[in-house]
Amino acid sequence: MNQTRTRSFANFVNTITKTDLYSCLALWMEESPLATTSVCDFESSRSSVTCCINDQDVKPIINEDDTWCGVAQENGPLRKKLRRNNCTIEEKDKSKEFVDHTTLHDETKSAVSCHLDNSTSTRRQVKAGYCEEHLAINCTEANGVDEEKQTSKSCSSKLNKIGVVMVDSQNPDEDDLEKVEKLYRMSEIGQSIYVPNIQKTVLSESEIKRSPYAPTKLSHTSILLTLLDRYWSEQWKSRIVKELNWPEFIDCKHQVDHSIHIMLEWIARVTFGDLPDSVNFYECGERNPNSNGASSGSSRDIVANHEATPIIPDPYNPHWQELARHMSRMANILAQRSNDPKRGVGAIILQRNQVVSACWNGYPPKAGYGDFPRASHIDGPSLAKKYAFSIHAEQAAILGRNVRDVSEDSSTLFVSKTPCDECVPLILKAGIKNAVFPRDDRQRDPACLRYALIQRSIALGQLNGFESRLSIAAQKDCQPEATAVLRASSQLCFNGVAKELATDATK
Ligand SMILES: O=c1ccn([C@H]2C[C@H](O)[C@@H](COP(=O)(O)O)O2)c(=O)[nH]1
Repeated sequence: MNQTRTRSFANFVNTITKTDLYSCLALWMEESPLATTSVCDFESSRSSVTCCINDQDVKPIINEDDTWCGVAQENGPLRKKLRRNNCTIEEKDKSKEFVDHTTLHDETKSAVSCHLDNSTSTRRQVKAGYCEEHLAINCTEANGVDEEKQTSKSCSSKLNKIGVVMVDSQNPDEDDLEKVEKLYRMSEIGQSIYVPNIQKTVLSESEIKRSPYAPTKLSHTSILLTLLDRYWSEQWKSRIVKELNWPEFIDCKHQVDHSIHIMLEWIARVTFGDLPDSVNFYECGERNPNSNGASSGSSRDIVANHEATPIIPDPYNPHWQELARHMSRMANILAQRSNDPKRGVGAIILQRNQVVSACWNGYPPKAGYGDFPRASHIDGPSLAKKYAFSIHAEQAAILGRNVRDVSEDSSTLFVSKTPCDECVPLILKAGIKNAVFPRDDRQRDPACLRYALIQRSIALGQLNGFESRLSIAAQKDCQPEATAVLRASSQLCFNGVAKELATDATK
């Protein structure tokens, strides 16, 4: 590719909007292995996944079973909307544990927790609070209990009601509280309907920031059909007008149809297309037996979805493999929002089965437009700015986490790129115990970032590391670049995985 072409990408690459990104994340969390079984079993749906989104505009968002927690002005719009929507508002005693989550600086605001009215819809509580507005998509109908107990994937909860719930960060200020109010005004409770609007250019340019493991032949078609079937069925379309009280849908059906297709295609590409099912996760490094650092992920028979039992990373546990694929794909989704036109990186911190942070690499909040050129590799002087001013995905995730302590045994960073030498000390300092990443052993320009520390930290037992790799059989479908990376990594990889891969290859 010639230089002019690359530079023009650097200048004009289109990025998914934040609202669309959140919509996609909301949907993606519905697919979470931590969410699916609980969704189908109403009684156990209280073990819902807790999620947050953290970035410059939106403060952490958390959903706890069917309870929403947040801060609302005494007679503010949120309270009114909650009342209008039959939510029972329960005042929380500020001195009690709730304050741990929600620090209240302003006496006119108080903590509330709201039980959604389940009598009208048993499905109104939702798992993932990512979306600012309603999505006009839904899953297959789940009217009766029997139907709800169908296979786990076919009865996901209704996405047309996506709750946005805020739990304050640990250093909130007035601005935060205002943002939360704003968020609520735009939320489900505001009764708005959001139609995603991912541009076709965003869809095609999603390729540019793809993971180095992306196979050339995209294998996302079947997942696209599955997503369409699950969230955008003919049956649901016929009910939209009534269920969403949206008469205008008739007139814009074609357009909405198109938008939803593009959104689902984008999700399918970025998730399954870039990280196919043939990717597995392998533990790296022999741990120093004398180390008293990171603990071993040895809880092999841990069952997913059990709220009280956090899943500890363990490559031998198929539930964890599934979870790791899910979270890594979610990191790929986040990476697409990066400011870096060539290298999107997404990072998630999961602790106790809860996403406590989710971010991407980019320029700092309040960066003046043009101060930080969206440089590409070949952009000469601006490249210096790219490295000097980018906040890495891991750094953003650590800074923006919504819990202070991320040092529990289950704390896991899922990142879509090998953590660099700038990030590793921060990961260690934050106390994160596990890191899951794709190995990337390409030779680099010495002026660029370095990637030596992660392996050292793993070898020293300071961190448990888990690398994602395509199976040998799947490598033949990879891009040449990715194949080279994989070959290199299988030669270099730790603790016998190379042998295992070599055995696979000879079969
Ligand atoms: O651990 C890391 C390493 C890098 N990043 C970000 C920072 C830059 O935007 C790009 C650099 O990647 P290149 O492959 O050198 O272009 O990736 C990160 O977020 N985390």
